[in-house]
Amino acid sequence: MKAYLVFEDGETFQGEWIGTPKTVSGEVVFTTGMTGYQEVMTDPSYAGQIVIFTYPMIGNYGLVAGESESHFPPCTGVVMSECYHEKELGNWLDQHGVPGITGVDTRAVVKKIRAKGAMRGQIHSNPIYMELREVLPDSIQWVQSVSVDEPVFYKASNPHAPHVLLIDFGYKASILGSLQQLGCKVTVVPWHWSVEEILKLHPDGLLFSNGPGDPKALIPWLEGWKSLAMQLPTLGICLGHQVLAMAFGARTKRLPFGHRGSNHPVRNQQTGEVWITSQNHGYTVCEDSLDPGQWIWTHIHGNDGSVEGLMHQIYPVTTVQFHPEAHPGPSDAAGLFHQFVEQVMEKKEVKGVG
Ligand SMILES: NC(=O)CC[C@H](N)C(=O)O
Repeated sequence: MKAYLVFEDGETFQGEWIGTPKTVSGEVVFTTGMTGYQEVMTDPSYAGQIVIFTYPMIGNYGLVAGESESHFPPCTGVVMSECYHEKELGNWLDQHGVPGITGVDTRAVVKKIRAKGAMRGQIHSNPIYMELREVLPDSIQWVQSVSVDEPVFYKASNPHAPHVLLIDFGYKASILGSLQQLGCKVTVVPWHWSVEEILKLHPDGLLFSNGPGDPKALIPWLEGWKSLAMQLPTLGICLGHQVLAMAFGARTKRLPFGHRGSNHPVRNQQTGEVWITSQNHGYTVCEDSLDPGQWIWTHIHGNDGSVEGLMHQIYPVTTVQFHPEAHPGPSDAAGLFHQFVEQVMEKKEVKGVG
């Protein structure tokens, strides 16, 4: 059955339906990883987006138990050149109501996005862009749709384990897993929790997660997050990086077509070391908005020179635009979790003495 990827400028690309044959709209983005389609499709940061895979064959190693980053595929739709094991992937997408298209000339689509910048599109059964009557969800609604509603507690076997609060804008399971592997007790809390609600749980450290949408939508909450980051060791990943940077005075802007893939080079500006990192973001912190009295600009993107990591001058706050938890992608940056947990342990010991 024919399906179309229709851009808001009217250009269309033809393919065949896969998953649930229903019309959806979203920002059309592309990811360049050669593997990791399952992790990408289940990454909550893709909520509201139609994801194009540049690797020509998707589905070739099936769906692997334990490799998903959330319980369902939160992306709005998927577009691929060829789908192998089409039944398995198609049925799974259909079970979760996610539409997709296969047999699309993905190279041509990506060339278009690279030339014209990110734009909205639809997956549709007709080659026309439909003006939708319903109001599409905004960034806050996307975050709300993938964040927990109630706190979720993950115990540790050691009763003296450090307690990390994971502020959930749509966290990837691998972030929780990275903290648990290092022996942390973790509580995942709703993104909008107040300072008082958070401090009541007596955390030793905070991790601000990745998540969908425009970080500017979260400006009303920055003051509270700043006061928390001034009190506790804090790590921010992707959206978490963006909101913490803004909380301490920086601005964010949209990238022309984003960084999404498993091989983005990032240079540590202090040591010169280069990591190959996993990335998925459309916004970035504006370099010229970084107050040198607040932030040390630690990591820079090797391709376009954009801000990839920050460390606060005074408080133990570290933030990265890339994904140290990988999944998909290399774990060059996994040491950041060790550093963070060390800071959290130090804080816990100091508290214990006091
Ligand atoms: N993975 C993320 O946290 C993405 C952050 C933000 N939604 C962006 O696209 O830039």
